[in-house]
Amino acid sequence: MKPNASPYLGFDKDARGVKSLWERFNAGLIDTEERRDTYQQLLLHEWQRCKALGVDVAMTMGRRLSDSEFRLRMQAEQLLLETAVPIVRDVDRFLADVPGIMILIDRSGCALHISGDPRVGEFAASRTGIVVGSQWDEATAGTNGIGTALAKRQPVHVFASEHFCEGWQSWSCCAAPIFDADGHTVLGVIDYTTMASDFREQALALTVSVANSIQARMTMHRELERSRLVTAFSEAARRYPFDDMLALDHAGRLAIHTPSDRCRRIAENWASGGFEGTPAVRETFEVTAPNSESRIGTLILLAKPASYDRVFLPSNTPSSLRDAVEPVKRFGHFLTRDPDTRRMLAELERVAAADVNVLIIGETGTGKELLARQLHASSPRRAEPYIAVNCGAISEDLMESTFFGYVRGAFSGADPRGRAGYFESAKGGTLFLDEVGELPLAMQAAMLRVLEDGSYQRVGSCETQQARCRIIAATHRNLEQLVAQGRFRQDLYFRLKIVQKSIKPLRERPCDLTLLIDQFGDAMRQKHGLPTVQLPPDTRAALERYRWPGNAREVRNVIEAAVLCADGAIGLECLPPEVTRPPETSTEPVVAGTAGEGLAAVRDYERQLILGLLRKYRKVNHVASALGIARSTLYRKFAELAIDQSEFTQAGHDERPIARDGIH
Ligand SMILES: Nc1ncnc2c1ncn2[C@@H]1O[C@H](COP(=O)(O)OP(=O)(O)OP(=O)(O)O)[C@@H](O)[C@H]1O
Repeated sequence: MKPNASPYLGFDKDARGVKSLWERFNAGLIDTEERRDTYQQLLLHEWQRCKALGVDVAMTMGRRLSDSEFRLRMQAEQLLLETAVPIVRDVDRFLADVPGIMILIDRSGCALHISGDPRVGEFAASRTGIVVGSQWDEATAGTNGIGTALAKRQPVHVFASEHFCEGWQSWSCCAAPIFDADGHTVLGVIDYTTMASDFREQALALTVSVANSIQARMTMHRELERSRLVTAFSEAARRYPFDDMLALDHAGRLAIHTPSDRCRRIAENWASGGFEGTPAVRETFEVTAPNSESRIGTLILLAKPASYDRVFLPSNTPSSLRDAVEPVKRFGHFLTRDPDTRRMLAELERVAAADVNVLIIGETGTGKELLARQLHASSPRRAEPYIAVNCGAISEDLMESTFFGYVRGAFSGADPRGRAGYFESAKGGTLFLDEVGELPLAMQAAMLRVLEDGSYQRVGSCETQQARCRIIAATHRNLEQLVAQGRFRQDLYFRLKIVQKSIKPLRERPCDLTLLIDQFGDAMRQKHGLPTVQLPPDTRAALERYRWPGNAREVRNVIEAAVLCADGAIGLECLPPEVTRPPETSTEPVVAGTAGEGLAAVRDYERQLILGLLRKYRKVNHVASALGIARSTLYRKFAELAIDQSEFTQAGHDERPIARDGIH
């Protein structure tokens, strides 16, 4: 491997070194202290991911779809086949003497068409099961040209022992993704496979060039499709002259709409996903290509705009346009409509059962702990303890004893009976290390030892204990940057991120905002036993316009306070000033706010909310019950937010703060 070359694209592959790395990886002999170059780290990361996905390293034959499944794939990908196969055949004529095969794969990783040298084709089919209808995505077949190009969305060259499964290691696979006209959506992959000994340096360039040609021709087809969609839309508009109608293209993007105010508003908000109410769908029509089943798009006829004032009532919700194009995905209590986040949840669902460490990255309030809990609840350890620890909240002196426990007499001031640490308490279950980026370096070294072989000692004892818990870690920090600055151990980082997932902040998935507003509105209404609370359009619009630096947690807090303040309907006065401030005068940064800014905004809002309730009720008990929290928690909030409650409460009432020890 050339220094600094991209590990996916290089040709000088260190085949022998990789084979030895692969063997040590599979024998569980990888030494985390060993220095490795980026290429080796990347391969290890790839293989760890495949292991976490449960891919069988000893697999020798590709998985084949049933005939009916394959028929459905072929039907769905007719346009891709019609476009790509003639191009592939053209290229084939120039490769007559080259011992290799060219494979066209769909977006799911299924081989649709294979051409090239028939001897290589037969050999590949009998030795590895590379036949039409076989499945090569990474979750099925591990690191391989096709699956890795799909997963990485870039051209790749996977050579010999770089393959995760030993069965594919005599082969060399160059593959390039085919993108749709939007330059983003992956439609499929072109792969050129040879025996490793027959590999030619031009193979990767060849796949990129074939993929580009297919892409260019697909773009022309899309133009044609668009004009067919416009024709279908005009015909439907003649049949329904008094109705509002939208046309979505094959990928669910809004392509055309009736020139009414309502449709214009929907179109303006379509890209950002912020709707003023959710228009109800009356009917949908599929538009297909002539003489084929290939779907060009969908026409959506909207119901008459009778009443769009949404209420916080989940029942009787009409089938919504949104649901038609962006279904809601749930992972426990975590909800999303965002396509990337839906994909992430589906991956987490699969990873939940595998006993591997998971690292969750995301700004404050994005739902990291919610996902960690659900990973535990979906794992075979669900009946065992789940222990969540905020690493940033433990003082450095007490770190070791808190995590590993101590024996009696270990240090002055300790519990005379000794105490179990978090690793012991989480035995058999899951230990959630929240804010793992805050661990001091000394503790990182101790933590690494436990993650490597499970062994640790209680403070003051020489007896070795075995940790038997799964680790899920989370942080809002950029750990790679901390590693580069020497503030976080790289070996620990690699141990933690066997599977790593990032949660997008709410501002990058605006379609989730409406969902969360309704979800929290309903939950808070039920929590406080309130009847229906209406959300007028101007209040909803203000909520949807705001950038939410504190993410889902901030939405929940604002909605809770608003539901409590509402008198039948949530007026704008029930929202905090920064939410109702017009966007042009907003002090909120337009792009990403940092987690620190987010926290400051949340704290500021919490302070305003508590002050408002103190003014209203003048009794700590009442404020605590209005917020649905314990009195002790409220006293802690007073201290944290520098609120002097005595200014508001009358003397003589039972408003004495409870002893500090009682605060939790
Ligand atoms: N997608 C979601 N769907 C429903 N509720 C959510 C979602 N995301 C977050 N929440 C809710 O938002 C609140 C904050 O979530 P959580 O505590 O998991 O965030 P976090 O990222 O762990 O925050 P921190 O970094 O501050 O620890 C919780 O009440 C959680 O239930």
